[in-house]
Amino acid sequence: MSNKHIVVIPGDGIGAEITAAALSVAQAAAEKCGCSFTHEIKQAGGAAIDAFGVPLPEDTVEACRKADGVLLGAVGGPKWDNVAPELRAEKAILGLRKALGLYANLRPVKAFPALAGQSPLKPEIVSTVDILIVRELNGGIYYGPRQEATMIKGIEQACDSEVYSRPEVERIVRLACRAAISRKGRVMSVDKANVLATSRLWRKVAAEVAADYSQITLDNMYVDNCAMQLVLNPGSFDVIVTGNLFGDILSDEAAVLTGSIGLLPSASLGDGTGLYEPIHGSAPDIAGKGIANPLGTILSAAMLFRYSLGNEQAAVMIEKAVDQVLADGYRTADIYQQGFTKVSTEEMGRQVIARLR
Ligand SMILES: NC(=O)C1=CN([C@@H]2O[C@H](COP(=O)(O)OP(=O)(O)OC[C@H]3O[C@@H](n4cnc5c(N)ncnc54)[C@H](O)[C@@H]3O)[C@@H](O)[C@H]2O)C=CC1
Ligand SMILES: CC(C)CC(=O)C(=O)O
Ligand SMILES: [Mg+2]
Repeated sequence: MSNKHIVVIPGDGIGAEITAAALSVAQAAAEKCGCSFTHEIKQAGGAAIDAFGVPLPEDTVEACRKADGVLLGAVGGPKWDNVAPELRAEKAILGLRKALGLYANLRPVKAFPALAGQSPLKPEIVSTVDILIVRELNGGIYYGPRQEATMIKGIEQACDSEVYSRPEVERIVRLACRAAISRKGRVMSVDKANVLATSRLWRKVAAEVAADYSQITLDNMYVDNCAMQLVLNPGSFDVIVTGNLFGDILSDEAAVLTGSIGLLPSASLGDGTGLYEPIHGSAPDIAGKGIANPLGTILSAAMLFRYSLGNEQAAVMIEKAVDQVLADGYRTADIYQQGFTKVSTEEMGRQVIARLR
């Protein structure tokens, strides 16, 4: 792993705190593996609105295109909620995903053995959680034609549209099928095909794609049932493949099974630079207090090593250190219970580094 270069985008809210912790862990892991990478910090989201007047400066996009990988905190927050829709901080993340062609968002949801007792579910159910959510990230309702609220015949109306094309569905389902081969071989395609035309296309294309893979089985489930089954019987899922909106919502729900949304990482992949970010947002309610859980971002850095920097050794080293830090009883506020050691964001990063081996 020589001459690798990454862009770090702290973003807004807790972004600066969690990316600082994750970057320190990544640098320490690289050093332990006898390698290194360079990095540069770029702005996006509210921070970029404040500095440059736009949520996603071209300079940031260009730097990301040239880099081997991008580590991102999160963007957005109430400070920027009342700007014009095209200038919203969240446009930065949507724009970056589009600009980098990041059509696949991998969100692994795996139980942490040390936290089994802290989930709202029974420990014996939590221990069965090992799901890979494969969320389509470049299409669907987040990118369809939109009409902001306007008066039509005296009534205020707004409109968002969901569009999916065959190639968009094909490539994401193919990726999910390939991922399932090295897991338990089960793909659950989640849609709302009883109502939505896009879902009916999705279901048809998914069946055709899956027919190319004799090693996997494909089943379909409506998203409302899936939301329930995730809580009732999470162990029944292996790979879930779904559209942009459903994947966004289901993964926040699934995060709770493991103990906290602050724990879950993600990799956004396409044909160019990969982007790595925790699944949560900028958590303005706890920003600047030093209490955010950095483990989702630290585990995103592990995925950065795995998928973009070609360093599986560093990825596994980080993942093991995170398991160990939890086993040793260290907890940020979101997962703290009496009898454990409460630590700050920064201290959690330091404790992970101390366990890299
Ligand atoms: N990828 C991105 O940049 C995303 C940005 N957002 C933006 O973030 C802002 C806040 O959105 P919310 O709906 O409040 O979602 P959120 O995920 O930021 O927060 C939801 C709840 O989870 C908690 N939480 C989140 N991350 C945590 C962590 N690492 N440690 C401990 N607790 C954590 C928060 O304190 C809050 O109570 C909005 O502007 C939203 O648009 C939301 C999701 C993703
Ligand atoms: C701006 C949103 C689409 C970000 C989000 O909630 C996510 O990707 O999880
Ligand atoms: Mg989300």
